[in-house]
Amino acid sequence: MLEVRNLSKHFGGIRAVDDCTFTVERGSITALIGPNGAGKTTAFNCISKTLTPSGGEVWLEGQRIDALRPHQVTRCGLSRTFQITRNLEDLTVLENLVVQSKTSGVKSLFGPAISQAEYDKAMEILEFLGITRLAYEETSNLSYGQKKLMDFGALLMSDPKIILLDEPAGGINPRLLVELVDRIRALNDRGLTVLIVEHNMDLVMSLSHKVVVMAHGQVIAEGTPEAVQADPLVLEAYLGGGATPHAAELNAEAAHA
Ligand SMILES: Nc1ncnc2c1ncn2[C@@H]1O[C@H](COP(=O)(O)OP(=O)(O)OP(=O)(O)O)[C@@H](O)[C@H]1O
Repeated sequence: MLEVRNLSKHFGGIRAVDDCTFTVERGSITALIGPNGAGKTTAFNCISKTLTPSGGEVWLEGQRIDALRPHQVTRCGLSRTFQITRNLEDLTVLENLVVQSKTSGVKSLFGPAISQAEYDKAMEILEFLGITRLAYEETSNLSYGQKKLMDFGALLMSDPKIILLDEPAGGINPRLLVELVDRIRALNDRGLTVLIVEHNMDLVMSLSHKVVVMAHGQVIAEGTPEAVQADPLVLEAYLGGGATPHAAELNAEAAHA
């Protein structure tokens, strides 16, 4: 569904992403992992066109998207979240969902405040996320985790075919995390394709069908969670080699990196 071909992004002499090639199969949950500074977020930014790649191609369902503008990429069916929540603190949760979908190019910024269709859709998404009670809450009153859930909801307003989640588990409490994971699985069951960058290895290994591992800007391994955990190159990248492979160790290392 998503094909990343020989993608590169250089910042001066730094090859943040260096000739990366990988695919995300339709209907899958694919995780992009790697130690700090591996180039995961830069790759995400290039795929969603938040950054312009230095080279390579990105294809979505047979259409080349790396020359498009970010809102055009969204229109093609690819939406993403960011590590740091991006919302308007003075607006309510409901308003944020609608405004964020407008600014992502789904609708004109100059239309009526909130149409009935937008209201219905936003409420449906909030219900799906289990946060209908927060619809009229000012965003500034939300916890960090609730803001992340709201961002997740905003992402769904554009009816994406594939979503890119940048560290969804980061900074949210375990109870909300369970809910978030449950919602990601439910969306995937409905056919939504998911690409996720995440440091929580237990989450990655339990949620993903496929894992792509980056280090130093390059893809060093790709396969099932089990295969990747047993790959010596992956252990080398995380641990400097020589340790027994399992998620808890990768997780502890990622937390300390
Ligand atoms: N705007 C930038 N200017 C210069 N260097 C950058 C820029 N953005 C990222 N880098 C560098 O590119 C490399 C890859 O960074 P990136 O944030 O993509 O890694 P990451 O795998 O997402 O790391 P983390 O897990 O810590 O978020 C790092 O060396 C980083 O310092």
